Amino acid sequence: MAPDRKQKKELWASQTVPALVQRALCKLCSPLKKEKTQPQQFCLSEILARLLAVMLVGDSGVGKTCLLVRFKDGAFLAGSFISTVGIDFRNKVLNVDGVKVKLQIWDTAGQERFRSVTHAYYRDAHALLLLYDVANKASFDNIQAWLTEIHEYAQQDVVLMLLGNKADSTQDRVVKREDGEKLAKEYGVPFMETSAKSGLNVDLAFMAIAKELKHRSMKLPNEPKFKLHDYVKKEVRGTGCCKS
Ligand SMILES: Nc1nc2c(ncn2[C@@H]2O[C@H](COP(=O)(O)OP(=O)(O)OP(=O)(O)O)[C@@H](O)[C@H]2O)c(=O)[nH]1
Repeated sequence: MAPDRKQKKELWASQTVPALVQRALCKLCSPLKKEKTQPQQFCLSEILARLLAVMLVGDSGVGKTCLLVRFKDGAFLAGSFISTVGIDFRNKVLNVDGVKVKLQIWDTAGQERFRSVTHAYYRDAHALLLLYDVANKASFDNIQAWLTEIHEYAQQDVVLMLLGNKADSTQDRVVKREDGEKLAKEYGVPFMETSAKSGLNVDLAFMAIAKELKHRSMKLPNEPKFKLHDYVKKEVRGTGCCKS
């Protein structure tokens, strides 16, 4: 039996605000849903509800955990270096142009002995942040090997960005920003230098990823196409300043 007016009113009042908002949004974007073409395309209400997985990868010691802690808690983990064992997760909700995007960030272990663990996670990642350390040439030279691994295990349309971390290390720097830019250009991926220590470009890196995932997913009619490369180029800050 269909609920009468009073029952409908009670049902309405008993629901949480997010549930109501989600249902309204679902109605709005149901025509979009019908036109699903890509695996990563889903409707606005699903973006509000669903966790988008961002995976941090790169050699051990490049600063993956520190980057995540800086982004999540706004702090820097100085002092003794404790290597990640296997994989660790942190969630953070970002407001992307009025839409809440929930990121689940996977901090992987860079050590070789955990490689089989990280391989298992690539397939479910929506985005990858690939890090090297500007004060460690080997970590930069290994980027090519990481990219080979990414192509082997990750989804073909995964959002990928290259980050040269520890940009604050002026004295110890061995990889020039231009070299990072050149490598990124060669592989067609957006690039920026970051510093978990100073906060340089940390929020920007995650925001850029979140924006790309949101735009890819929604594909609203009449909305201009989001260009990740252009956005990064416009917003990125150099090492001369310490704004996050
Ligand atoms: N100067 C400087 N040091 C950093 C920065 N980020 C991390 N570090 C230092 O680098 C060391 C390694 O950082 P982690 O974040 O633990 O490195 P990781 O990539 O997570 O390492 P694994 O867990 O082994 O894969 C720590 O001693 C940090 O304090 C940075 O932006 N600048």
